[in-house]
Parts: sequence; C-alpha cells; structure tokens
Amino acid sequence: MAVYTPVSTSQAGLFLAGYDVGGLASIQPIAEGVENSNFLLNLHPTPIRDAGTGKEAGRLILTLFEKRVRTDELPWFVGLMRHLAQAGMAVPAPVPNKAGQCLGRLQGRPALLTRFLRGRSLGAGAITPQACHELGAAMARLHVAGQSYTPERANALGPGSWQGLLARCHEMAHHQPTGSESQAVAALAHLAGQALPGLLVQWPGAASCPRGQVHADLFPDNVFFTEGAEGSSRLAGMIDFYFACTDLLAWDIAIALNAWCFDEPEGAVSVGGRALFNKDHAQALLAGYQAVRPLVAGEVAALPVLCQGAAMRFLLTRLHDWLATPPGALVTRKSPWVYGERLQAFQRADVVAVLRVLGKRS
Ligand SMILES: Nc1ncnc2c1ncn2[C@@H]1O[C@H](COP(=O)(O)OP(=O)(O)O)[C@@H](O)[C@H]1O
Ligand SMILES: N[C@@H](CCOP(=O)(O)O)C(=O)O
Repeated sequence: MAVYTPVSTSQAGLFLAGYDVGGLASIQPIAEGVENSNFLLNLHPTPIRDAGTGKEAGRLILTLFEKRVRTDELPWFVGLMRHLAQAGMAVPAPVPNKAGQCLGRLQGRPALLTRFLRGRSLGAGAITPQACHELGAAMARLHVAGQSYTPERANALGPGSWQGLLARCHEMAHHQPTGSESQAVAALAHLAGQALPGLLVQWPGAASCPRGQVHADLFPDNVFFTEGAEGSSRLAGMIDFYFACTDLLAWDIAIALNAWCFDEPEGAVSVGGRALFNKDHAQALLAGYQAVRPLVAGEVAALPVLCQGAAMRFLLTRLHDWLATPPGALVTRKSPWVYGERLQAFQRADVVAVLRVLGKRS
C-alpha cells in the first residue's frame, strides 16, 4: 500500500490543467511505498519531452505528501531533485506548473509532479555484483553533483536521534503483551542499547570524512534497473529522496553496504541468526564508487563504524515502526531483527578486516 489520500480522475485532470503537460488519459494509484500517496498519470495528446532522452514522456508521477515529510522542508527536496536532474542524473525531475512553481496542493495535501523513470527495482535474490557496481558509481555521481547544491538539511535520523528513538521503543515495548515477540523485542532493544554508547564515541566527524548531499535511503526498492545486453542490469534511476540530507558522504555507502550486501531475504523475521555478508557485492559496490570518487583515508578507517551506525539506524526506525504499527494495519512491517544481525556482523573482526581491505582498493 501507499495511497493514503484518494485522487479521482476529475480531480487529477483539474490539477493537470495548471501544467503545460497535455491532458490526463488515466490515473493509477501506486501500491508500493510507505510514506506518501503516489499515482501514475498517463497523459495525452501532447506529452512533454523527457529531458534526458528527448523522447516523449507520456507518464508522470503525482505525489501527495503525507504526515512524515515536513511541509517546510519540501522546497529543499524539490531543489535537490531539480539540481541532480539538471546535472544529468536519472532522478525524478520535478515538473513546474504554468506559473513556474513545482509544489502545488491537491486534496488538502502538498502535491508534486515528477518525471516518470523507466525500469524496475531488483527483487530479493536478483542483486548481482554488476548491479552493485552500477549502484556504487551512480551514488558517487550523486555525491559529486550534490556538491554544488549548497542549502543544507540536517540528518534527522543520524546518531543524535538514536538515544531518543531507543527510549521511545522501550516505552512502547513496556506496553506490549508478554509473549515470544515481546522477548524478541527486548533482546533487540538490549543489543541496540549495548552498542549505542560505543558507536557515539567513535562516530567520525567532517574533519576526516567529507560531507555533502546524501540520499540516505538507497535501498534496492529505490533504485531502478533496465535489462542491458545479455541480460545484464543497467541502472536506470534512483527515486524517493525524502530522507535525503546533508551528512557524511560515506553514510550513503554504509547504508548501501547494509541494504545490498547481505544474503538473507530482506523480509525475514529472525532472532539470533548469523548474517551472511556478501563480500562480492561489497567489493563491486566500493569499486564502482571509487571509480568515480576515491575514498579518503578517514572514510576507509571509519567504514566499519559507519556500517554499524547504518544498521543501528534501520534497526531503530524499524523497531519503532514495528511497535507503533498494529499487526493488522495495511502497511507491511519490515523486520528490525535483520538489522540487529547486520549490526553484529559489522562488529565481527573478519567483516571489519574485509571492509578495510576493500575500502583501500580503488
Ligand atoms: N519517478 C518515478 N518513476 C517511476 N515510478 C515511480 C517514480 N516515483 C515513484 N515511483 C513508483 O512509486 C513507488 C513508491 O515510491 P516511493 O517514492 O518509494 O514512495 P514512498 O515515499 O511512499 O516510500 C515506487 O516503488 C515506484 O513504483
Ligand atoms: N528503506 C527503509 C524504509 C523506508 O521505506 P521507503 O519505501 O520509503 O524506501 C527500510 O527498509 O527500513
């Protein structure tokens, strides 16, 4: 699911009349995603041209922003996507209305039209080293292009937020009925609580790791691929910039090493397993990245701590959402335990050693 606010064909048609994009042929709600309401708009008869390919772009994405994204921060996100699109990156380019404004209102919500990106995200089991290499290179290009976008947005889910998130998890866990799930929740919260102080002490600063604009949620579901020659996957686009912020560039790498470089199925709910770090994926991801932007020594040294921190971030937000979302809700809850295991994996000496070696290789 993610359509929290319905939009009828006539409402969308009226909204589109304010844009120079042609008329509305049809509107389809998009089931994927969790944060906002998204719709695919099919246009006729004079579709706008795609900036990258020059081909007719007969489809647009309409996003209505729900509670999680702060309205006063929307111009920052829109500005970043515009900036990256103008730099030639395959990201959802915001479409301005006839008055030159990108942000409008529909159904009482802030609304944005963006260009449709072709391709599909890679499902579990379909991630290859070659896809990781492409991801690394595209991420580095994003970081380089982002350097000339100067407004800043703080990372609301960085280390400064973790203590508070964990406290809220403890508070909610306190009201859970006792049972095997509450034991698993307590074990995970304990693991996070043990790792947190050390992580905060070791956290690197901008003196050793360059800062800039980061996507901060480059998970496989936010990266589109098309099929290239001989069945290979070519990266076709990156979406969902609503966690983007200004932070250490290597934060994005650490998130991707968590999200793309383990062999467990992402949805698994497991406690006490041993996460299987995929060295080939990590090597390809880092090589792809460094082909565009080589890491500095401070980043290589900080990679294990940053990877533990990224695991902590997703452990905590998922645990928070797990406890806050009733089991019967329409949104599928994501497993926080997977990230407990990944946090432990990035604490292991063998994985730390591999990261140090891979980080140095350009
Ligand atoms: N620019 C785009 N081009 C093509 N599909 C898109 C685009 N933006 C969003 N989508 C579709 O909408 C879905 C949800 O988008 P996403 O930004 O991840 O939503 P949310 O912010 O709610 O998590 C994606 O999985 C994709 O199918
Ligand atoms: N990637 C995050 C959740 C954010 O969901 P998205 O649909 O907005 O990408 C996670 O996996 O926990």
